[in-house]
Amino acid sequence: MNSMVALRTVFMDGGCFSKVQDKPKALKASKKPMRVVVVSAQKVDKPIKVGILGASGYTGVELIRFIANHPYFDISLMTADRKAGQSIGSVFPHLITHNLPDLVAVKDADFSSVDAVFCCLPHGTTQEIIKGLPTRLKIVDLSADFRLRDINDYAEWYGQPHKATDLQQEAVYGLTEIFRNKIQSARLVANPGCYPTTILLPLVPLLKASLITLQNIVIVSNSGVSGAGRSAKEANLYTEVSEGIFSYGITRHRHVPEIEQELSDAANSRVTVSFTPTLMPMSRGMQSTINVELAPGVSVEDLKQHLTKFFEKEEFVAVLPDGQAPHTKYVQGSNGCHINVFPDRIPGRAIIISVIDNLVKGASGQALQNLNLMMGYPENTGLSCMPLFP
Ligand SMILES: NC(=O)C1=CN([C@@H]2O[C@H](COP(=O)(O)OP(=O)(O)OC[C@H]3O[C@@H](n4cnc5c(N)ncnc54)[C@H](OP(=O)(O)O)[C@@H]3O)[C@@H](O)[C@H]2O)C=CC1
Ligand SMILES: CC(=O)N[C@@H](CCC(=O)OP(=O)(O)O)C(=O)O
Repeated sequence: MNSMVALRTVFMDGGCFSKVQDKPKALKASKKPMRVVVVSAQKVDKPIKVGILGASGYTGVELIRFIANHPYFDISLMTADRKAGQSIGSVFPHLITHNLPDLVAVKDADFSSVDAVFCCLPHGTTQEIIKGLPTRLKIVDLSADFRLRDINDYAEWYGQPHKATDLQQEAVYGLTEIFRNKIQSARLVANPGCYPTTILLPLVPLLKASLITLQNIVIVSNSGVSGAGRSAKEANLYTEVSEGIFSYGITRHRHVPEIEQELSDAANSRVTVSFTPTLMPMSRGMQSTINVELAPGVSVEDLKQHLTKFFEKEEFVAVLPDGQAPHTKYVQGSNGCHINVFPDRIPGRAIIISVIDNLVKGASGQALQNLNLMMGYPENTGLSCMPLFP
């Protein structure tokens, strides 16, 4: 095996399986649609150097987990704020035996040998930090800072004017299955929020095909507590979130403009949604129940068939068999999104249910999928691990 590319892959092409030992070039050369499943990997001799800004948080540590098994990327820089100066093993004891750089403050970070960064910082802080980074870096930002194109929307929903409006205009929205062509050539990708990911994956294809109406989209979403990040907050104490559920941000959650922006683009017309997020007493996982009105002459079966066809070649998105309810347990720890469509008892309406792991497809997994594309690698590299079950 070529030592520069010590990776074994299994190609699934037209139902045949064959072992291949020469990748990205082989992949790029092929015109046929194929799924590639990485079955084992070791680092190439000169991996791409990746920095994780905010490595001491939940999305940061999830990136560490995936990049550890990534053949082409290596972590050379990790930052933190309060935890700057600490080793990764002291911040995350489960990583104590892993050889990783110590955490440094962003102001002390040396980007000279870094090729790409994941930015896992709180929104607001992020735009100022990204503004100061070398322009040669490829960046995937996991925060909300570059997702809204309209600067007025940003100011309205985030309560402050944007401080890097040029970058806001440059950023490509990173919903991979929909925008992979644009992502491939982007320098700055705005990774979608976790709630929007569950909602947009099923609704964008349906609106593009005019199979549902633009009005009367009612969404109730449920999130695991890790969606709120690792920093201590009274509202996220065990005593507050265990053995009970509550909704928050009702009619005013900051993901509303992000969801409406992308749905309106897909429909080529203004779409408004009713969106109610709810916090569930679980660590990870996200489920959205989306109630839609069928366009005239369209059946629930039409929605199901369209989504099945749309996602049939996707490794990470599955439309489930009829009647099977998507379950957060079946995507936990993986980059998967499971979707299903059900007839509502109200004639002319359908219920779509979609689940992801908020930390993976809703954040770090999708971010890695995007950086793979930006660097010219198969987008599933390092991401084909099975979900954790039970
Ligand atoms: N959690 C989730 O499911 C999802 C999160 N996101 C978004 O991704 C981003 C990261 O989220 P998450 O990992 O959950 O957040 P965490 O709160 O778990 O981690 C935040 C990280 O940013 C660092 N940090 C905080 N403030 C500053 C600052 N002023 N300057 C530099 N570094 C700072 C923290 O360092 P220290 O630990 O030292 O304080 C920590 O490393 C957020 O914008 C979030 O909204 C997006 C999708 C899903
Ligand atoms: C449970 C919880 O608190 N979730 C977060 C959303 C997490 C997320 O996706 O936030 P970003 O838009 O910043 O990426 C919230 O409701 O604000």
